[in-house]
Amino acid sequence: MAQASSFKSSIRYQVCNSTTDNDISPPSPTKPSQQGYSSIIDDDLCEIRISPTTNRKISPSVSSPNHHASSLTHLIPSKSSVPKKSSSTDSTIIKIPIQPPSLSPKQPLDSSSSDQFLTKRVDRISQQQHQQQQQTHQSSTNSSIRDVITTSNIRQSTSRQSALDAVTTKLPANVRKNSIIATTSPPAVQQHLSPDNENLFSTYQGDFIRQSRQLRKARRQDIKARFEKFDLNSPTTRRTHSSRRFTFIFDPSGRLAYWWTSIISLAFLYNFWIIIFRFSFHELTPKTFLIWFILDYSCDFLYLMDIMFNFRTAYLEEGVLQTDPIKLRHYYMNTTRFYIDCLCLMPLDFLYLSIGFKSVVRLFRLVKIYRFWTFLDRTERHTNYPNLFRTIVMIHYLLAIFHWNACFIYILHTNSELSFTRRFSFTLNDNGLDYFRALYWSITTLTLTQNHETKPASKEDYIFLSVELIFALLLFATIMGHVASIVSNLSNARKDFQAKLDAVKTYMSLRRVPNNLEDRVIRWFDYLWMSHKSVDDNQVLSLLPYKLRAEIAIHVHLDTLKRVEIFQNTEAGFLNELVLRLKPVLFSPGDFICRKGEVGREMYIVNRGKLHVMADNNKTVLATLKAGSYFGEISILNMGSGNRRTASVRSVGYSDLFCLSKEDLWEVLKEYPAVRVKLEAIAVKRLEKHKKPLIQQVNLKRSKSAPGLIEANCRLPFHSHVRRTGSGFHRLPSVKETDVPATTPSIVPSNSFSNHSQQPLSASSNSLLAAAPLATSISVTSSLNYNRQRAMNHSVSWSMTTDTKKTNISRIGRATSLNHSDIQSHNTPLITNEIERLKKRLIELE
Ligand SMILES: Nc1ncnc2c1ncn2[C@@H]1O[C@@H]2COP(=O)(O)O[C@H]2[C@H]1O
Repeated sequence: MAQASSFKSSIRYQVCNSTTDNDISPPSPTKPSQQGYSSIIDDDLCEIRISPTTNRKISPSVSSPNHHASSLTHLIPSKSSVPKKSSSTDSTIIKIPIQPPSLSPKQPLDSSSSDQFLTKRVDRISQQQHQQQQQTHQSSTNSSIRDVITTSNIRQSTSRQSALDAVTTKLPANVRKNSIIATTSPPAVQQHLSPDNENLFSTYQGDFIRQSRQLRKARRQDIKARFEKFDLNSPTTRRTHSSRRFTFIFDPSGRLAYWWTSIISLAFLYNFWIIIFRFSFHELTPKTFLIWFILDYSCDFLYLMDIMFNFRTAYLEEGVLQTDPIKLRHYYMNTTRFYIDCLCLMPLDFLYLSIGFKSVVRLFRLVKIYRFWTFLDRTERHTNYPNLFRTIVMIHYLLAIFHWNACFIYILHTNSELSFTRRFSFTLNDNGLDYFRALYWSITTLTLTQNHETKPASKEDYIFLSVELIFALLLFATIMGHVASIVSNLSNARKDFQAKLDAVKTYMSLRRVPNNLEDRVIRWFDYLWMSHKSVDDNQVLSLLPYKLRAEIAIHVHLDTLKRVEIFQNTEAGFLNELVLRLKPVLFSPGDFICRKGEVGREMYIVNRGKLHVMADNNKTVLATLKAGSYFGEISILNMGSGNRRTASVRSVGYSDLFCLSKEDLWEVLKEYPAVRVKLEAIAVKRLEKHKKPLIQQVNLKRSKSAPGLIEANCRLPFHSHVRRTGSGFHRLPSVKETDVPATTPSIVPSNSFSNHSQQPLSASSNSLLAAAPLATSISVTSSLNYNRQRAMNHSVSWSMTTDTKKTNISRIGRATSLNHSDIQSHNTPLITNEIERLKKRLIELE
């Protein structure tokens, strides 16, 4: 019994249908969650759910006050069947067909008779109970109940009541006792029911109401769902449709759709060539019957499949690809295509039965030509050889016209009185030869090359042949036009190029350009044609939107751009920003791309070729630039001698470069300061390399006293600036000349690095400047490792100019007002010392 208390099966059954819906008791205050059971009702089924619960009140199921003994018998249908049983994890649900043993479902039953009936049943239960009690084991209460229900007892029962009996007999004693009391006791007895049981009564009532409501709700939903089947826009319908059905949708612009169109086009071509041919020459005969039938109906099958395909082909609605199968079906059925496709498949072949094998009944199959045109259109757009494709299509049309014309002639020959056709020795039995004779006649007529055969004799002959000749003329003109356009398309690019070359040549001869220069120009054009096949790449792409152009440009030049140092490890947008600003330029062997001292207005990236950076003597090669290198940045970043070129660059062979204008570069660098730092760092290195001979003169090597110092050299920056390279924290801004009043006779004091305030130029510094007239500024490049805070690399550069002493001094005065706070932050006496030492050495040198 201890086990029984922990697993008290509460059994409840309920019968609900529309007749009992109104029989509702007031709702019970008991919460639904307190119930360990539930009853799910169908019109014909009684469902009993048995749930293992702890501390649960025993359900007084059968004898609920308002009901249910009566409604039970009242609703039981006449047929019995094997009860259904279902189970969940926590409960056992038994569905039992409802059927009174002897009463009609509609027959009303008063409560007393139902009570009597139930009382008898319960008596019987109590008799059986004694026998079965011993067999009932507490630990297997639930399973025993199931067994009993599913085997003998329930099967034998013919009504819901008997099923209940069977279940009840398997109940533990206390449960059954309570049930019996509840069932059989009169109201007086019921009054003595424990408060627990009263609660259960009310719970039961509430439960019943709830379930009635649920039932009504379920019915409403059921009705709605049935109607929704017909409502195509209902989301439920759509969901069920899409979940249930095979949802393979073709993308109209995809490859699959394309290949399918090509198959349909083949089917169309078969019909296009064969229907007329068979009609004129080779109608179906018992010999050829099978082969033609197979071919014909294979094509028809493909046509049919095409309709299915169209039902599943997505379409664009407001730019969005629609893939909902129901929408697709509606869309297709509302287009003319659908009707055309249906027309194509008109089963006129049945007319064979009455008019014999006349393939002309299949003529509607030719309406499918729209699919063939779609195929041609798409192929022409997609192929890389459009001119070849156009030529093939044109030849096909030409042959098709000859073929159809031959067929018509033969039909006329066999069916009309045209006398000239008699001149052909068509022998109707010699089919193969007949066709080729007719084809020959057709070709010669349509190409206006016939002489003797077509001489008209009768009025009909004249009319027919005049029409033929007019058609031939038109055809000839059309074909000629097509051929001309194809040929002209073939050489469009070349003609364009040639026209430009001709214009340049005319100009050079008019302006008396020397021959050798003219030769160089022509050779330049040759190389341009060989390497690019066009004069201006950008013009070709000008139709495309900006983003697409950028993507193409990146893709085309990716190999080169990947090698460019400044493009490596930069933000993604930087390349995009820059790539469309690059203009391809081509230089011939020996061309100077820039010369030292010129104003720099653009920088270059080497795409192909080899270039030399020349020293001042234009002989010594300072550096060799190859694909992926860039140059010309120093002057446009104003890092060398202002905006002047610091070196000359010469093309060794033909060089394919990208040119980037100063404005474009600055525009982009504004948004990408990190790239600017990178560019400037590399520029500083180049500048240092540039002035190496001078360093050697000065003989400044890595200082022992200042291990952070890399090198010092004399050079000629237009204005001084302090710059950090290396680990690259915030970049020290260059000081412009305009930042400092021209009259300021100050320079960064030797001790200014250690001081936190700007100080006037020391006397020694001024004297240095006075004594060193070529020094116009001091460029300090420092690489400061902020992570360590101490380790510092400072590259101190002295710059020299060829300017006059006076100018230089005043410039020094203006430009050497270094960004004081930045320098102060380094707080390193080492730098100060080093600079001082450098200055002294420079003075000595001077
Ligand atoms: N030593 C060098 N190595 C590589 N490139 C250099 C060197 N010196 C100068 N250049 C490049 O040659 C360019 C000449 O014009 P810019 O001064 O504008 O910029 C210069 C640098 O980009």
